[in-house]
Amino acid sequence: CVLKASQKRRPLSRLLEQLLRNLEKRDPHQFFAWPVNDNFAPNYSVIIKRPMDFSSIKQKIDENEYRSLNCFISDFKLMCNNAMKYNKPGTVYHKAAKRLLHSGLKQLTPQKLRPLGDMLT
Ligand SMILES: COc1ccc(OC)c(-c2cc(C(C)=O)n3cccnc23)c1
Repeated sequence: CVLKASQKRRPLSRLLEQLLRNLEKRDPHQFFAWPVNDNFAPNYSVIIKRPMDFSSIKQKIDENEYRSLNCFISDFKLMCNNAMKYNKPGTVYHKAAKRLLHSGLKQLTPQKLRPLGDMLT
């Protein structure tokens, strides 16, 4: 069937959605799936000025807020670095963030992305 204009996904959005799914798989406990709640993380909104999580990244993709892949990668790094700032080293969240950041960035190297680049043309 012919996709209506509203259903057409921009090439960048399709690429970012695919990358996001790949990154979400690396968060099995879903610690990064939703915004961190101050009720479970005392003073979180005081300490972390720019919260970020996978659901917010998804929303930004859907609203075409990312103008480039680098902006997407910056939000992914922000999300992980927030967790490493708020949670002390050795905690389950700090370790999960460090692991997610490193394994995720390995998927975002030019070598890994070049084959996907064709999706943008
Ligand atoms: C234990 O189950 C959950 C479920 C969802 C969470 O965040 C969306 C978190 C969570 C995630 C985080 C992070 C990412 O800093 N966190 C910090 C302190 C207390 N809880 C959390 C934990």
